[in-house]
Amino acid sequence: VKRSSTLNNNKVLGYPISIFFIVVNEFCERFSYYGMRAVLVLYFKYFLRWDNDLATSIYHTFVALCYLTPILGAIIADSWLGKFKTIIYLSIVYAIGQVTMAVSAIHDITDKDRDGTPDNMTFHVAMSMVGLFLIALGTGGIKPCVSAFGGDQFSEHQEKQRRTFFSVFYLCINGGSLLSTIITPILRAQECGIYTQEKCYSLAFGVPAALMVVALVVFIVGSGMYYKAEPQGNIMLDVCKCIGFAISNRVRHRGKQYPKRKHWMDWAEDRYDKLLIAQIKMVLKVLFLYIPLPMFWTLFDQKGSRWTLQATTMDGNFGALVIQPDQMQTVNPILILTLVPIMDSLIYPLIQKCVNFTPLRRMTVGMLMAAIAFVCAGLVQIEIDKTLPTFPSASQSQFVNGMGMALNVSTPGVYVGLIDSSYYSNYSLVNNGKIIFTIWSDTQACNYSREFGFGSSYTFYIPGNLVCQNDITATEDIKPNTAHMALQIPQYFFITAGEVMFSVTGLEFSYSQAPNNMKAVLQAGWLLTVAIGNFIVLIVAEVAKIPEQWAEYILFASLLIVVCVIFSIMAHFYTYINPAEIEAQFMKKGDDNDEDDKKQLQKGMEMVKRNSTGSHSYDGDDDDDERKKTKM
Ligand SMILES: N[C@@H](Cc1ccccc1)C(=O)N[C@@H](Cc1ccccc1)C(=O)O
Repeated sequence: VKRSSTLNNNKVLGYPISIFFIVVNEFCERFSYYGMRAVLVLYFKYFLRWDNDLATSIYHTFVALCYLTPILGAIIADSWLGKFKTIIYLSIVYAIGQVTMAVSAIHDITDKDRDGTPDNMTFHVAMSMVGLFLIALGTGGIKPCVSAFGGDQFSEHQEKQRRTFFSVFYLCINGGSLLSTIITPILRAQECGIYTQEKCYSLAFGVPAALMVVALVVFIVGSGMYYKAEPQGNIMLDVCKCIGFAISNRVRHRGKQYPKRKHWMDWAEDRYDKLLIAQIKMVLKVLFLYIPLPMFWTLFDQKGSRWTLQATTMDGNFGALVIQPDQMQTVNPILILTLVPIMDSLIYPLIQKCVNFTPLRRMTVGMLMAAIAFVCAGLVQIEIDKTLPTFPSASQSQFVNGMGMALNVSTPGVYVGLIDSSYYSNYSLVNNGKIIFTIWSDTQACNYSREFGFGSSYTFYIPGNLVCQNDITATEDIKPNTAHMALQIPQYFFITAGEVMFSVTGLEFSYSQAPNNMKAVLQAGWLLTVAIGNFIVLIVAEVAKIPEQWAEYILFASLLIVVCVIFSIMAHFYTYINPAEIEAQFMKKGDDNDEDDKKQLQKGMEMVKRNSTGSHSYDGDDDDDERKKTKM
């Protein structure tokens, strides 16, 4: 009752005003996270001068850490500080981490000889590792708290509004990430510096840092309007002790003389509160259902790795727009922003008219969509393989110097080098499009221009009597990529449709099925499935070692289909519950006899089973909410 009275004072169109601050906070935080992540690998490679392998491993370790730390955040929130304070404190840690990253990328700090390169790389590496650790702690720590805190702002009978909130929340995540993945690469490409002008990683990290400070300020401004649930003690410890006792008690009473109990957790009844046991049963039911879920993320997260590499072997020329391989990822948030409203307002209601499209069914279809996306990726790969030579994979060129003197060749940003007489240069990597090379010797200089296609490779012969443009002959070693990047759009469409059905629904499902004091813990459990999914990518890629990329895509699709069948069977036996209703029944009845408790539990489960069919929807009317609450 305290909770709904808090909310009643601050509502617009049936929605608590407080959620405005929460979604703006999420927008800024995701801008900060995805913006920083977008340029991270390039920072490792070009600023810290790491090789590709080291850069990739540190990048994935960082991402995995970001999804492991939610457990820590959830424990701190649920058992100690509460969600509000946890978000504030960990956001401060997060902002400090982002600022540390921005400072670590200022090359002038250690550039004593002012040649544009840092002189004490250890300093920059150490600072960026500290920064990344703080960011992982902050972003992961607040992640389960912010979504659960948003859900807390709704009363039990505002299920419809809460579902809309989770959709809007997801839109804000993608709005923020879309903007930042476009903006930070542009910032990185700028040049800045005090002594020398270099690529501006400090600005590319500085803007996300500023956005994280904005996120924190916005969240604090909303402070007076939030419903802040009190932490309820060290619930994780209680849960572990209770489960431990149930198991040991069961083992101690193995003989036939001991009557069986309905559920193995009921063996904890001798020492523990029935409410706690009921809550643990709810959480375990959901956690059990989570077991197959990492496989979805295994496929989903390959957008950033395998699919981007696939795009490097394709043609990104869209007429007026030339798309770089790593920019294809922005298709995901763009599609999310389009698909979420269409799904919510059109597709789901239409499907609901024909079949009862429960959350778990949506998630199952989401998994199938991801599998279809990988079949599409496999087909695209077969198409690419038909046209793709084995070497090289990017636009490259070399020059052969036929002149009687040494020559220099360069183009803005790329110095091909000094080529001795009758000798050849190494291959150099250039951007696609029209490239103008300047060729000069001690006595003459001239320009030579040529169009480069994605993935093409050329050798240029510089004759003895160089007058330039018309004298140089070129041989095309490798033809430009012919498979167009637009071919990737179907796979992006299916994976994103899968994400909407799986991830948006799963986020809301995890919230709705968790008891009040364990909501953040279940959100953290949900994010743990993402971390495990990322580890599976590494394991499968390492163990399977499939030489053909298309076959690897089909293998992943097949694995997900198998997992999807298992999940649909598990989902079939899942009974939707309303934790608040079950908890309320326990609290009302106090220590009534066992049979009564079980009846109440059954009643709560049946009520929610009816509600989850969609035949009944909450109207979100406050007075009605109040009446229902008071009755309880
Ligand atoms: N669609 C993603 C955001 C994204 C943006 C640009 C490139 C890739 C991804 C999204 O909505 N992410 C959510 C949910 C999520 C998804 C995967 C793993 C964990 C969480 C987010 O909260 O970041």
